[in-house]
Amino acid sequence: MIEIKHLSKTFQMKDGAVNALKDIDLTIPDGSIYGIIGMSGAGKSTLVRCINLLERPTEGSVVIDGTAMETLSPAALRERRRDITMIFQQFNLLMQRSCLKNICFPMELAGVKKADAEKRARELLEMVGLPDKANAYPAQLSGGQKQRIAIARALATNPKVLLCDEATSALDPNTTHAILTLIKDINKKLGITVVVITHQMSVVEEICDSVAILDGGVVVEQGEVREIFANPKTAAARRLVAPNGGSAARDLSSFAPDDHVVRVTFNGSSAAKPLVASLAAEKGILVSVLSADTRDLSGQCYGSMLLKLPRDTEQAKQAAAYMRSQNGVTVEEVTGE
Ligand SMILES: Nc1ncnc2c1ncn2[C@@H]1O[C@H](COP(=O)(O)OP(=O)(O)OP(=O)(O)O)[C@@H](O)[C@H]1O
Repeated sequence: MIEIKHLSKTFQMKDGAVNALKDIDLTIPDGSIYGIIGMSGAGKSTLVRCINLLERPTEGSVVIDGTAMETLSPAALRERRRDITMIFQQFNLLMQRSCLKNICFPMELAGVKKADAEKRARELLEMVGLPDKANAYPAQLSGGQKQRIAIARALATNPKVLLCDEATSALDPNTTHAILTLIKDINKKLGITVVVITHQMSVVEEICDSVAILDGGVVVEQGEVREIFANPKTAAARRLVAPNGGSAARDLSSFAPDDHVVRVTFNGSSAAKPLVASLAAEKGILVSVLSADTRDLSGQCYGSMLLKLPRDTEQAKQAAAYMRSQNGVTVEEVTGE
């Protein structure tokens, strides 16, 4: 278990102090996939670097399996870091070494015999789906393949924790999906705790069990992904869950005063029953979708839509009543009435 206790990090700069992290309290359970999400500058990288003490906290403590990391001697810390490995957005592979030798590198540092290291490296190449790339060099690989090699290297020392710092941010959506699937498989198969640092809600959505939202160096919300999606309490969470939410509302002045425009919020309604289509099929009422920012999370729908209802008041009322009667749906009139 990783316990981050009252952790603060201040960088002293010539022109003043930067408070990158302020009084962070987080508990990351063993075997979980835990997301830490925030906008650029929120403090994500600083936090992840504090977890493995690449950065020393100014205050507070990082306790991993009962050991306060900041109390370890440099030698003990080096030893401990083999349990907490990391992958990065830019892969950080050694370009002059083959893939096999890249994966062997941390084992060399740990004093593992060459033959044993190579055997393990080949097993890891198999695990990440690149058994034929042992002798290839990083420059000969695609981004997704480079990240697979980086994952194999990170697993070489049998870590307990894998820290992923924007590990898929340089990859296209399909490759991102493939890498996230691999990380999820590794988490399941090996029971490794995974900490995912990202600015993309879609990444959290796809693999994380729990998430902490970081904003301005402070954890503003934390909990199960599903709960945060269902009920984002802070502006920072709402920005991440529905980045376009409300943007269409700013254009409302362009509608006629008798237009009926409603904001429909989905709070865990069934994604299997598309609302606009079922309104048309069951009631014969057609509405226009002005904007939509919804997500399907394990078959449940979250987010909001801006809908223009028919001009006919009776039909508009019927449409609103129909939508209100659905589970997990709230309807709010934004013009008309
Ligand atoms: N070594 C450093 N020296 C001074 N200030 C720093 C240092 N590292 C980070 N900061 C500052 O701390 C704050 C948080 O930065 P950090 O890189 O952790 O954010 P982030 O959420 O990872 O952002 P991004 O997604 O853009 O990488 C920023 O204001 C940044 O300028």
